[in-house]
Amino acid sequence: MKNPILQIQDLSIGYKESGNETVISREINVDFEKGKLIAIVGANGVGKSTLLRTLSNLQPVLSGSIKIDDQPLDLLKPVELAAKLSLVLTEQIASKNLTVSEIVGLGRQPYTNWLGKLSPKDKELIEQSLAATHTLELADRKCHQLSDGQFQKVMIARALAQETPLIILDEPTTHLDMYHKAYILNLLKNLCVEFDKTIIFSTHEIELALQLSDNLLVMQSDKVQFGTPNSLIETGVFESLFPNDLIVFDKKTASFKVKK
Ligand SMILES: Nc1ncnc2c1ncn2[C@@H]1O[C@H](COP(=O)(O)OP(=O)(O)OP(=O)(O)O)[C@@H](O)[C@H]1O
Repeated sequence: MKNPILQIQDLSIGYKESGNETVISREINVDFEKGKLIAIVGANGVGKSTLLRTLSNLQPVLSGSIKIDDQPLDLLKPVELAAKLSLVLTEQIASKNLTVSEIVGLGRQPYTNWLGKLSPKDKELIEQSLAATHTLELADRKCHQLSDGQFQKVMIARALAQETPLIILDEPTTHLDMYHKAYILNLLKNLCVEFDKTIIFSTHEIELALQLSDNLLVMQSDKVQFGTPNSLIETGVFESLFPNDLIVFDKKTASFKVKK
């Protein structure tokens, strides 16, 4: 691959508690290219969040290695990591009393001094991030006054303001209606193209991910497959993703249908 931003080798992910190791997924080998939108899909509980948390260094690898921009993830200092990777988690709602521009300003934290004073350049970047996510008119609103869709755009603006080559989002379309699910994923796609970002997100919106993302990482209990939407559809992986008593995958339309 010509331009990998993230390189994952022989990765095992899971949990270690009082000496007991629970492996959730193993033998993950994949490189993520710059400027691509990458969806992580798979059934409930298969390990999508565990993988994203591991890639973000929020939990340790069980074995294997992760390199970000050619550097081992676990050797980066927090401030170095914050300049490479920004993270949007669904439960990240602690500071909802702040205004939208204050929240987006938090994205500048890795670059400001300990007083957190914003320079003119920081302010310009905040404005650019609001503009890129179509949230400029929300700038002075408190975050608790926003709809879920508006708040999600603001969290993406914060990640943009952090100016990292890599953005990771855990289920960014949860709680959104059909239009706004497509809107957010389309926005992410545009940001990849416009700003050469690599954006990795987990989702249950497989049909939208097949239409909008460049690559998918499909997680199953016994294996993980990576590829373009079309190459993965050809492998038949979506037919085996869920029990087939109720829904079936239709290759022609790249969509799931309820069995009648
Ligand atoms: N802190 C933890 N300690 C031990 N096991 C955990 C912990 N957190 C999650 N798990 C287990 O790890 C597995 C993967 O969970 P994870 O949340 O990564 O799945 P997911 O694919 O994101 O699921 P969903 O689609 O439902 O959000 C599950 O079996 C879950 O019970």
